[in-house]
Order: sequence, then C-alpha cells, then structure tokens
Amino acid sequence: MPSHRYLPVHERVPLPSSSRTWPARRIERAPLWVPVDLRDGNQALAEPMDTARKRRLFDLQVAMGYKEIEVGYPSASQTDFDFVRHLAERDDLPEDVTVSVFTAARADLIDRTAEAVQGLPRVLIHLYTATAPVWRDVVLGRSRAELHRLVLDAAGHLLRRVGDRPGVRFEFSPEVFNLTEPDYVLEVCDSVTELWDASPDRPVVHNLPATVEVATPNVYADQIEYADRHLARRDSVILSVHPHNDRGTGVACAELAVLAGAQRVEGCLFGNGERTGNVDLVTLALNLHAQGVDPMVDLSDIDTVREVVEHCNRLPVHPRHPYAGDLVHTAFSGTHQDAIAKGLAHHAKQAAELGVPPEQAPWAVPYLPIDPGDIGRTYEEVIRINSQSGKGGIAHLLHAHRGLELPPALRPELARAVQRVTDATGRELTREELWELFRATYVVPGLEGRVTVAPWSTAEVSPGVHRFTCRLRVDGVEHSVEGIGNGPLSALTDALRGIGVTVDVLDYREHSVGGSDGHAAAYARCEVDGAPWWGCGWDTSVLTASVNAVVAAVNRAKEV
Ligand SMILES: CC(=O)SCCNC(=O)CCNC(=O)[C@H](O)C(C)(C)COP(=O)(O)OP(=O)(O)OC[C@H]1O[C@@H](n2cnc3c(N)ncnc32)[C@H](O)[C@@H]1OP(=O)(O)O
Ligand SMILES: CC(C)C(=O)C(=O)O
Ligand SMILES: [Mg+2]
Repeated sequence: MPSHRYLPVHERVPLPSSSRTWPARRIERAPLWVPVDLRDGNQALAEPMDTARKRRLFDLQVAMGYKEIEVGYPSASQTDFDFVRHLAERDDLPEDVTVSVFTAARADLIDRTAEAVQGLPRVLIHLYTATAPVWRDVVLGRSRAELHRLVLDAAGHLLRRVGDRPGVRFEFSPEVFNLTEPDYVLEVCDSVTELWDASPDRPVVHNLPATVEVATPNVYADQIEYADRHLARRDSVILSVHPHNDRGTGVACAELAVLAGAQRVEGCLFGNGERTGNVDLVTLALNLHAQGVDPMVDLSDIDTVREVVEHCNRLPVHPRHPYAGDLVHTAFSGTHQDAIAKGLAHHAKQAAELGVPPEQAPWAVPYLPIDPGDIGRTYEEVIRINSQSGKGGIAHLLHAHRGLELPPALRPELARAVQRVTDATGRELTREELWELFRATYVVPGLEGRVTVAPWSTAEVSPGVHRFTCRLRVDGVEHSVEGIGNGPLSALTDALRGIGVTVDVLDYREHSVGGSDGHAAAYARCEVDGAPWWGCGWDTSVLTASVNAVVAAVNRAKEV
C-alpha cells in the first residue's frame, strides 16, 4: 500500500495548542440537533427527493421534535426552491420550528435564496465558503485575504438583502474547518460575527464542519475546544459542529465536540450524506438515551422513522446499524442468549419488587444496551435460534412463545436436538419450527408409538391408593390392564410393568400454561428398561398431560 502518499493531519494543518479540558467533561444534556437530510443528505442521493418526499421527511422530523431543520439549497435547483416556497406558502410551520436554508457565498445565489425564504416566519440562512488551504488554492483560487474579503462581501450582501426581515437569523460555515488554520478560522468567523452584529438575543451560528474526516476524533475535539475558548462575542455565538464520517468516526467526533463546547450538531438520520455520510443523529440521540440523558427527540417508534427515511432516501438501513438495524437486538449465540434470558427474567422480577411497570424499571440486561421496547421493538427478535444457540435461549423462546417452563435437566438434550437440525440444515429455526421440534421429540411419542394407552381411567379406591385401568396396545397387540399405586402415575407404571414394560418416574413436573386455551404441560423423566428418558405431555387436562408424558418417555426408549 502506498501509504507514504498521505500526510498525517498535524503535517496538513497547524493544530491548536493542547491545554484541553474536554476529556474530563460529561455530556449531561442534549445539544440542539439539526437534521440536514433535506440539504446535505439530499445532495448525496442519486435520485434527490421530490417535494412529496421532502415533505414526508420534514413532517417526520417535526413530529420527532426537531426544532431547527435544514430544508434545502433553494438557489441550487427548482425543486429545492419550490420546496422552500411550499413551506412559506403553506404557512403551517409549528411555532417552535425554524427552517434553515443553505447558500454559497455568491451574490446571485444569495439573491435567489432571499427570494425563496420570503414569508417564512422563522428562517436561518446558512452561508458557507471553504476556508482550508487546498480549497483556497485549488478550488477558489484566492489567498487568505481575498477569501476573507469574499466571505465578508457575501455576508454583507446577505445582511442588506434580508437583515431587516423579522425572524431571520444567520449561520456561517467555514467549510473544511478541520483542515483550516485555527487563527484563520477565528479571523473569518469573528469578522462575520461583528458584521452581522450578533447579540445574545440574536446569536449567530458558527458551524465548524469536519467536511471530510481526516483525523482521530480527539483532534477535532481539540479544534472545537480552541474555537469555544477563543471565538469573539462567545455569548452571541452558537457553536455548531457538522461531522462527516469518512473515517467511520463521525459519531465519536460529534460526541467529543460536544464535550469540547459544541452546542449544536448537524447531521442526518441514520447517517446518510456525502460519501460515507453525515454524522448519524439517531445514533447520537440514542447514545445519550443509553446514558440516562433525555435526547430531546422522540425515537419511541424507530421502525416508522426508518421506514420513512428509507422511502425518502431510497437507501436501506444496514441490518447492523446501531439501534435501528434489523439484527441489532438479536442474539444468536448461546451464551449471550442465556445471559439475556436470565437478565430479562431478573428485570421482570425487579420491576415487580419495585412495584413499577417493567418499561419503567432500571435496565441492566446483559448484551442489550437499551431496552428494545424503548424504541418500539418487541422482544420477539431478541433471541433467535441457529447452530450457535444454546439451551438458555431455546428455553427462553419456548417460554416466551408457548409458556413452557422446561426443567433445567431437560434443556441440554433439547439443545442437542436443536443443534442436530440447525447443523444439518445450516439455517435458522423459527420459533414455530422450534415448537414443532420440541413437540415431535417429546410430546408426540406420548400419543403414538409402539405403546399407546387409550382409553384409560383412574380412581382413588381408598385414601392414598389409586387404580389405573386402561387398554394398552403394545406393538399392535391390545391388553386390558390395571395397576395400583400411591398416585395415578405410579398406578400407570404398575400397569405397564404388568405387561413387561419396566418404568420408574425419576423426576416429574407440571404447570398450567396461561392463555385462553388453558393447556397444561407435564415433564416426566423416567427410567425405562434401565436408562433415563424424558417425555412431555401437553393437554387441556393436567392428568392427561402427565399420563402422556410417561408414555412418551416409554416410547422414546422403545424407539431407539
Ligand atoms: C460540503 C458541502 O456540502 S458544500 C454544498 C455543496 N452542495 C451542492 O453543490 C449542491 C447544489 N449545488 C449546485 O446545484 C450548484 O453547485 C450551484 C447551483 C450552487 C452552483 O452552480 P454553478 O454556478 O454551475 O457552479 P459550480 O457548481 O460549478 O460551482 C463552482 C463555482 O462556485 C465557486 N464556489 C464554490 N463554492 C463556493 C462558495 N461556498 N462560495 C462562493 N463561491 C463558491 C467555485 O469557486 C466555482 O467558481 P468558478 O466557476 O469561478 O471557478
Ligand atoms: C456545512 C457545509 C458546508 C457542509 O455540508 C460541510 O462542510 O460538510
Ligand atoms: Mg456536509
């Protein structure tokens, strides 16, 4: 790999001196989130959104609780212009929502922008120019002083065009801030602050983008902390960040930048955006949620959010995407499943002890950073069965979906049966298939097999003495038999012994299963002809379930 072609960041740009304090800080409240899907995200789509798609995403963002939303680059295309006009003319913006529009520092584009926003009650006009040396030299062909002049001319032009309109505020972005000399950033931003006469009640936004990520997130945090400390009229400046994700560390950059003093974060839902995307606002919000901090946006129905975003962007969200992917709450592997199953049971118990609903109780379930229920996910997806799965997960699934309380001693051999199937097929077992496997292995042998018992009856002939009377069919030969014992099951085993089937019940459990069909499950571990076998019964009658469980164990032994 020709790595020698690339310079490390400290050889590309002077970095601010390092008296940093951000590493010791904590994020205790959400910054102002600003979705830029309708502008930055949109400019990265092969098929940019039309008005209907833009409106759908905008309405979603309003419903989620975003208060500032970048809606387009109205001077760039008729579609974007029309969408801004649509918002202005519909006149249905919630009173606490401000829209933002984007423009380059060119008089013609500013004029068109001013036309587009006419009539909007609250609008932030976002002016940008790249300030980094390579862009100055190669793209814009201007020296530091010349570019500074260009910015001030554009900022002044904007002020003259719309500065006296009520509800208008300004934002400035020195594009590629992260590769711009820190003193030059201050020089340009401070002069813009002054020109726009920012004040605490009409602050300017300075948005310092990592337009293309080039360094580890700590470097960006140092750059932001330096700006936080040195920007003029700091109480009249909202310090904003706009990370991209070229190195896959956009989220880390945003979080460290907030530690370093950023008050506002621009990004896109699920991280759409140029190249590898803008920083993902959903992940950022849920990262805060998972730290006990109110994210100030509603993600309680993440699947609807995802569905709308996928529709509007025509891009899928990856199955492993943090929080939102189809697979992120799912454990296939045995030890994780075991821990989750125990964690969920413990969670339910603790909630009951605290007297609060489970969805309000403190969360400490292994391997699940947040309760999937918080974002509208169900538990059904949490544990899924394949060849990596173990007894804990299998028992959890049969409990969750069929109400079975499998005896711990039965679980290992059921897990082996499951593994034989998943190894052979190489695929996942659905919960219905798992139930069928359990039924076929342990329940069906109680209903059909070499030995069948039907009809039968029991009676307590004297206190503590039970009689079991039945027609027994063994290998097609019918017998009428009776047995006596201290309970129905011991009377049954006595009857079996009468025709030469030696069976002892070593362990027996039963429980009723909730639900309208009112089934009972019975589990019998029996010694049959000297070897132990499990059999299970599943019937609306507990007694029938128990008889079937013993017969199932017998038939399983006889089928070997
Ligand atoms: C990091 C970001 O996301 S920046 C935002 C980028 N977004 C977009 O580009 C999407 C929409 N853009 C567009 O539709 C078009 O670029 C338009 C309509 C805005 C402008 O189109 P055109 O006039 O055809 O120019 P073009 O796109 O080629 O822009 C390049 C020119 O603008 C200049 N320019 C680029 N950025 C800026 C800026 N921020 N401020 C002032 N001038 C700029 C360049 O120096 C170049 O000038 P030159 O022709 O004198 O060399
Ligand atoms: C804020 C603007 C200029 C931007 O999208 C970027 O720098 O990435
Ligand atoms: Mg961007």
